[in-house]
Amino acid sequence: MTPPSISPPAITETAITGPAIAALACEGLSKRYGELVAVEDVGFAIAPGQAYGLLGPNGAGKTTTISMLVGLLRPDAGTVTVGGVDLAEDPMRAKAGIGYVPQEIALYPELTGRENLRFFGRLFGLPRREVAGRIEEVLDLVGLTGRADSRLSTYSGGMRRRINIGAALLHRPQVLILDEPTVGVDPQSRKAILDGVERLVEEGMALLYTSHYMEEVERVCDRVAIIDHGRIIADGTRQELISLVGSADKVELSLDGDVDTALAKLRVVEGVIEAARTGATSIRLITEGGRYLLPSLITAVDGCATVTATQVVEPDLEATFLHLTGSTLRD
Ligand SMILES: Nc1ncnc2c1ncn2[C@@H]1O[C@H](COP(=O)(O)OP(=O)(O)OP(=O)(O)O)[C@@H](O)[C@H]1O
Repeated sequence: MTPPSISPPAITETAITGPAIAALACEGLSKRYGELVAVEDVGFAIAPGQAYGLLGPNGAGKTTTISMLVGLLRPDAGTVTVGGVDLAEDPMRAKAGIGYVPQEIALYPELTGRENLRFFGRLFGLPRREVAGRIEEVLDLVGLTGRADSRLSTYSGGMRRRINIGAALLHRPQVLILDEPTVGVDPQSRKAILDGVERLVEEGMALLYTSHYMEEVERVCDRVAIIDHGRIIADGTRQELISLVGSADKVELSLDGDVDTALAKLRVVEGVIEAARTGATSIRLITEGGRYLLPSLITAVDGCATVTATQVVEPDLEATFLHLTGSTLRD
């Protein structure tokens, strides 16, 4: 299938400053495992303060893509740059700009949250006098200041995940990469993670966020790439992606009066594509225009029926995903 070409440049150029340097960019990334094409020709750029979502079902190639971005896996083809620094040419400097939170990370259960962070701070080579202050900042960001001196063994899975995120932020990376950060975490931790991530992006951090939870990607990300069978099949803002499904909205009307006559009148209203009775007092319409058409619909049935309730169902990312891939995300 030819990917829909709806991608405006990911980074806006301004006449005064020129093109912004992407915090993270990749081009032509590809990886095969024998016959299996795990990732093919993946490319995108994330500007500072931009949140980019990689949305795809299990096995789509998200983790393989991330492993190449963070230098854990060598691509068969393609390039990665972090703040303009080529990962293959200068891996140390490029990796210093990345904060990566994998799905699993080894933490020390007998140490407290703060002690675990101190361990990672030293591991990253942070100057000793900076570590303590930085730890307080990241504890605050992930909402664990009050529990910082409890042992990890007393933390929930979600609280451990928050320590992972804190550890990835200690060295002030340009881009934070989160691989399914809310899988298996409790609602309180999920909220703390999403709130913290939004705050970071507002402060100018670039974010790469992978998930198969549509609602999280819709909430957190400015741009979304839909990845399936290793390829980005569409990329754009939420609205651009949704428009791929077409602008047809479903409108449900409840009516009081002569429903058959109302149906005949509704069928000829401009913008109505399809209309059908769905019950004794209800009609479903497929329309171009959705809620903006409601006044015309109400006027059209005037004289034979009264509209007692309306509901407009607009397409969302879930519908887009289904439209593009033929499967639901949780397949
Ligand atoms: N080391 C490997 N050897 C062989 N095949 C692999 C290897 N790693 C991944 N794959 C395959 O590559 C494809 C992409 O896997 P990947 O883990 O990147 O997907 P994903 O989108 O991250 O899914 P998940 O959310 O399940 O991790 C899958 O078909 C997977 O089975």
